[in-house]
Amino acid sequence: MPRKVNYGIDYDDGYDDDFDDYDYGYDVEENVKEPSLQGTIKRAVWRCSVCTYDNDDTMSSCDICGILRSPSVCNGTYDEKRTVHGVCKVPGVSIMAKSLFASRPHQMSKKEVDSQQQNDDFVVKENNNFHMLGNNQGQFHEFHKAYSSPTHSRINIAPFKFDVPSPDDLVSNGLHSSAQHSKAKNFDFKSSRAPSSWVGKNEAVKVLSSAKRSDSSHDSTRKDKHDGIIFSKNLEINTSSGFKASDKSSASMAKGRVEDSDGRSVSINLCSSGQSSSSLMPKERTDMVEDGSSLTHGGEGHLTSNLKNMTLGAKSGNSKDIKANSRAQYKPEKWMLPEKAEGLLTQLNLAIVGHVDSGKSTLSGRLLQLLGRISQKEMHKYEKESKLQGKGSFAYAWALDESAEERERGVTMTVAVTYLDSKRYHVVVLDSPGHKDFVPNMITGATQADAAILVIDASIGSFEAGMDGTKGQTREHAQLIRSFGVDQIIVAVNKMDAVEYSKDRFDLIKSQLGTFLRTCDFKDSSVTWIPLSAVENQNLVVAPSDVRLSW
Ligand SMILES: Nc1nc2c(ncn2[C@@H]2O[C@H](COP(=O)(O)OP(=O)(O)OP(=O)(O)O)[C@@H](O)[C@H]2O)c(=O)[nH]1
Repeated sequence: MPRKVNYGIDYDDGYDDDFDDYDYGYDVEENVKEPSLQGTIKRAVWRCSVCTYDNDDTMSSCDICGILRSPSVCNGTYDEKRTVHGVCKVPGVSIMAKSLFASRPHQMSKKEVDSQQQNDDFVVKENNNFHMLGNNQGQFHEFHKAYSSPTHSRINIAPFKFDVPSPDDLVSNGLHSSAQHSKAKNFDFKSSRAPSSWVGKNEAVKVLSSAKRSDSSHDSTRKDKHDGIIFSKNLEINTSSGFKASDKSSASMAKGRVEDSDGRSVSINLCSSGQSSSSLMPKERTDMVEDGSSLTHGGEGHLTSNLKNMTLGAKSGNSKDIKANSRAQYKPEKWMLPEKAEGLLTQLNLAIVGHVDSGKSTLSGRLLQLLGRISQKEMHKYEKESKLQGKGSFAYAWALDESAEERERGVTMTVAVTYLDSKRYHVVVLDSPGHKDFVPNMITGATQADAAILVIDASIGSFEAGMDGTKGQTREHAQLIRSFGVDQIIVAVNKMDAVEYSKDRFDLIKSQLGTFLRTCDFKDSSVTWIPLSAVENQNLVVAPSDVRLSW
């Protein structure tokens, strides 16, 4: 892995003058000549938990990826500090890393977690009007479970600022102080990017604005056979196999800087702890949701309903069903509220993967909007700006694809991270790039995934392209996800509107892809199939309104 000797804090060097110091060999410590400045004194170092780079002890952030060094963390050796009984003891402090690991319950007592839930920035703000959004009718209320706090009902998302403690910092530090309490009432839904090397240190995190409405107009009372929804199948995650490749992949990613077509360096980094979040969770917390929605299509249903049934846990992790509950108006309900008694949040990393342009970002953005995570104002902004750039169809994707380059190219380049705190789960959504050039970045998310949504473009020719043996990322992503231990996936057959919601088309896709997934060692019972249209909002949060999808 790349090593470099550092001499002090250098926040804005932008790497240009750094790589000269690299030694890509593995015998650095033996062979690298310390600059005269160092003399013969062996300098103390701390290892970045994301890129594994050994930084000088004086560095407050990783000189490679810009990840902040937690003051409470890095005063010892990497191995000493990062794990406890194989569990990530100290989270990395990058936005990405913190997103993924900072609030893991094992890092704090139940009481602390419970307090955190009530105080941190990710809880719903009291007196908010989230319940007025009217979009929470659908089965994605399981997602809603992931959003609510006891006495708060409104989402209030403030822009991330680097000159104030980030929500991640608050989380990573455990309990919030009382002084932070008022601020902590805001429920922040964040969409962040993996570290600064991709987007610049000051662009690493982007915060989605609060949602004030959702455009879900479906009647929540409509509960037909689609009520099962995507997430309604019980999904269990075999944590024992979940992240076998994490360390390896992380290590490789640490040195994996790829260049896009414009020659832009794209780093690949994420937590190198190699720990599955699920593996970090107590077994007793492996059950995710409580009630169950019926499934249709033989394991198919709405996109939203299955998340609730995803379970983190050990091999024998409990899986409880979740009750689908459609409501015309959103109101946090008892089942949505954090369980004070238990007080533990289990993290569920959910990767959104699939062939390029299959609609991953659009689907993610649409869901965010439906769930009230994107305000009407923000959505209008996206629509307006995307239209101005002649990319109106990417309006929802812009919620995730936030960099100018991504928007200009209409391609996700990095893993966009959003996360939601639910009653029991800290759901981290990893919107992965689908373009083949960014597979390494996709791997970044895949290594951390506990479960995945494999998005398929149902359009004629597009599905086939994704299944192409050499060029198709559908196959590649499925294999990668599985190889990283994910054994439960939701197949979101998107763009059904483009094929007139043809059941025949869906069945064809299900048949062909299903056969392939079996070769990847996915069990049929662990795969949920959902026909949907992200753009037309069919079968996402509520039952489809289009009669053509009534089958
Ligand atoms: N007709 C139709 N088009 C869709 C649907 N979902 C997404 N699209 C379009 O598909 C295009 C690609 O959408 P994205 O969300 O950027 O796809 P992606 O998979 O995130 O793309 P990458 O991350 O770059 O691989 C956009 O023009 C979307 O408007 C859908 O349900 N129906």
